[in-house]
Amino acid sequence: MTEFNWQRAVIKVGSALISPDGHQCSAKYLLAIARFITESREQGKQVLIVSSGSVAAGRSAISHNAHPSIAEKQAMAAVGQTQMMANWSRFFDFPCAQVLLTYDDFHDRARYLNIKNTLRELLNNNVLPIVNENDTVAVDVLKVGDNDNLAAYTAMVAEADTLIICSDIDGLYDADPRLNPSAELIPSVEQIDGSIYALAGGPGTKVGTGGMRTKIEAADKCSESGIQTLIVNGGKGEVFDALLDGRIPGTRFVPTKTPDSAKAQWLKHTLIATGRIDVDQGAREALMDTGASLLPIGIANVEGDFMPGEAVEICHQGVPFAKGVSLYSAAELNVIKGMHSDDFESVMGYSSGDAVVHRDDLALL
Ligand SMILES: Nc1ncnc2c1ncn2[C@@H]1O[C@H](COP(=O)(O)OP(=O)(O)O)[C@@H](O)[C@H]1O
Ligand SMILES: N[C@@H](CCC(=O)OP(=O)(O)O)C(=O)O
Repeated sequence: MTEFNWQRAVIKVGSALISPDGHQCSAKYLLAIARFITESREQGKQVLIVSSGSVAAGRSAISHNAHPSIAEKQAMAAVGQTQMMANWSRFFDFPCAQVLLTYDDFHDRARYLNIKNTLRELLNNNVLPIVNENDTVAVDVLKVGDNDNLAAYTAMVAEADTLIICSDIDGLYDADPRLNPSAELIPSVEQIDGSIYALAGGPGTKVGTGGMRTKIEAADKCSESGIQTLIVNGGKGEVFDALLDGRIPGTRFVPTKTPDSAKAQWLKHTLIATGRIDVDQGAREALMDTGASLLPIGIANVEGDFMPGEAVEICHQGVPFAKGVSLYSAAELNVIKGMHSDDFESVMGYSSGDAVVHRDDLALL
């Protein structure tokens, strides 16, 4: 069995585990998951939860027929979300944070940056982020559509190395086990192609939405970003004992890249630089030799008309040596360049943090 190594994980918990009876929150399956999270944190690892269950939890509060409308489901989610958060919170002695996101939040540069910065702050402060789709504002065309894909986007923005999808089934089988009792579990998937997608059927319960297909889509996205994905049975306590023991009890999707190489590739080749920042010799050395973030004090000159979240080339005497994501606009940098981080808040009236380009968002060329 492959050894399970990880440092930062997103744990996705499906509706079937939050609300096994389909109309209220239950603690039944969450205790083992919560214990896994607490013990992992005690070992110095970082965890985020992506939790479904708000629609199921709020179901009995909203009148509906057999097929609730979108508005009815959105109203159920609004009721159920607080119950779902309260249900999780009682398992932890540390604070939990509610984070509600939609698909378009991940595709808007400024919002993406804010999500990333918020999650980073929460993790730095040992708070447990609990993410769900913001069902009130999600509309069909913009909807992530299911929390499996939401969990993949969350893993990417949080720079997790692992996504653990907890479902009501042991992992990916070579056929839908509810329809085919002789289906066999696939312990490891090296390459996600059409033949893997062809194995997936729809959801197993009336509260689940995506079935196996959306789990494979999530694994596909993560794999490309260097993130390993596990599908495990979150309804079995022994699964979490195995994970704590460094064993993988379900299906593991092997990433096709390392997170560092995926990120470096994204920064160097995918992002298009829309501006240039020229830095002094001291800043160049700090970035090249000590792995520091770029601070405004080292900036000599700014070219271009970029906004926060856009990529910039970082140069010394006109020669590019790094590329990264600027947390400030060109206009802001023209005001704060050369200043101590302590001073620019008084000049601008606000601060988006000390770093202009955070080390995590910077690649040396
Ligand atoms: N090839 C397959 N392997 C395993 N499960 C499958 C497969 N195809 C379809 N399924 C179904 O997917 C279900 C899990 O998805 P879903 O009901 O959406 O759960 P969740 O609430 O955990 O997201 C399983 O219960 C199973 O019936
Ligand atoms: N935002 C919805 C997510 C529904 C959903 O994706 O459910 P699941 O397939 O069980 O993960 C909710 O909280 O009910």
